[in-house]
Amino acid sequence: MNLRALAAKAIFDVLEKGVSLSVALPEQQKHLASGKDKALLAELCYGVMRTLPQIEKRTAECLAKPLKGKQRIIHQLLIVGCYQLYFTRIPSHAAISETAEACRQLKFEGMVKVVNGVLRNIQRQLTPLSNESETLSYNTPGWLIKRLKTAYPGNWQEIIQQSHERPPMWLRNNRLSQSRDEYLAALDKLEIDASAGLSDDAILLAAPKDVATLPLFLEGAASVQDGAAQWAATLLAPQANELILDACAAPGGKSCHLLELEPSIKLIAVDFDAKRLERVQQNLDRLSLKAEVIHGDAANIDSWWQGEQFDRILLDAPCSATGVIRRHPDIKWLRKNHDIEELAELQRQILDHCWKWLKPGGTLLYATCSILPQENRDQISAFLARTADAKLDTLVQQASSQDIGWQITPGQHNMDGFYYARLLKATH
Ligand SMILES: C[S@@+](CC[C@H](N)C(=O)[O-])C[C@H]1O[C@@H](n2cnc3c(N)ncnc32)[C@H](O)[C@@H]1O
Repeated sequence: MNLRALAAKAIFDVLEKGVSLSVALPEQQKHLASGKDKALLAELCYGVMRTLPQIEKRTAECLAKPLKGKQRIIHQLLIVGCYQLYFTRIPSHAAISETAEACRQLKFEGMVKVVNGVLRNIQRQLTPLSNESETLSYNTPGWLIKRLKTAYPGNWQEIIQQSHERPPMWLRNNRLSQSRDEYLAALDKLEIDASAGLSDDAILLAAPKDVATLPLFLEGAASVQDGAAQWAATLLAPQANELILDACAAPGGKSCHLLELEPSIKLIAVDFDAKRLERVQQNLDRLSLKAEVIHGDAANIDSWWQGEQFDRILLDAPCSATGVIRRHPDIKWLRKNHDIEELAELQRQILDHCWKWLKPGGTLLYATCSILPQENRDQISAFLARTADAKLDTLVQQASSQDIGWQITPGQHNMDGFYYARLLKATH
């Protein structure tokens, strides 16, 4: 099927059905044979998600009346067309004719003229895109702008701008296979430009690469993981032979890193989502690592665990993912304002319950890929206020010792937005 038609279908699934782009896109990529076409399809879908309000507004200006009901797919197709004209180097005649052909293939023969007409109109007048409201000028929903302004009065615009940059590709060197310096040397030999990141195993690639072209990737010499996410295992600091719970483990990136750091630990990797849990096992297998993988609820550990309390717990909590919008721009449209309070309540329940399962003297690392204080700083300060045997361990990475935890904002040291708080349980 025509690539623009596939793009319209993937975007339809995200915007009309609430499916995440990381699920909707591969479904459509299956229909394409070449890597180049798959990459173009991804570029169109990601680009539309980044710039949605502006291109929807521009398209609406050229349409006599909004497309509703069954015709919504043609609405999505038109915004794919508009995105090509404004943001890609695809020659406009090719963008228009391919998009019109997609309309035919989507079985809307009667609308080919409309698609042609709207896109020709846009092409004739590539007027500056509207910035008459904040949502339009920042291509971000108003509720999120409002929350960011409150949380980051001095740098909210920079955070939004960073959330629209194309993210770099990070690798995690598998220290059980070779040292980071050895892996950097192997990359250099293949003329792959890379540098060491701040945490011990992190490697930043100068440009994204197909993993199959990386040295011994398929054999487990390295994994793809953002630099910020790589701090989790380091900050939890697993020690020999400890019993450790990864309470929200899927797809397993941090579980694997914990085992690479300390292979003698007994790791229990749990997740609520059975489908995502399959990926934990796949990741463990690729790296030849062993963990007990359990399908269970981190807010009800008693129902699946009869063993002793844990020495350390990693709680990488379900969150708004507002720190990773640069990787998943569809988050801007899938998340709703009221989700934040609902997520904060879920995080509170999981945190309180996991705490009961931590040994006296144990360590719990709370992590999110959110940049909103309700899920991070406020969550942890409320926890500390209600939990007598909990103490916050100051992290050297924090900007100030007065901060509650370590908030990383998107783009800081090239990393995703992330939050960490290390909590210590009293020994009595
Ligand atoms: C941020 S992701 C975890 C990423 C993972 N730690 C990694 O590094 O690959 C959050 C996970 O929490 C899981 N989750 C949500 N609610 C849960 C619950 N009540 N119990 C266990 N897992 C839960 C989700 O299915 C999701 O996989």
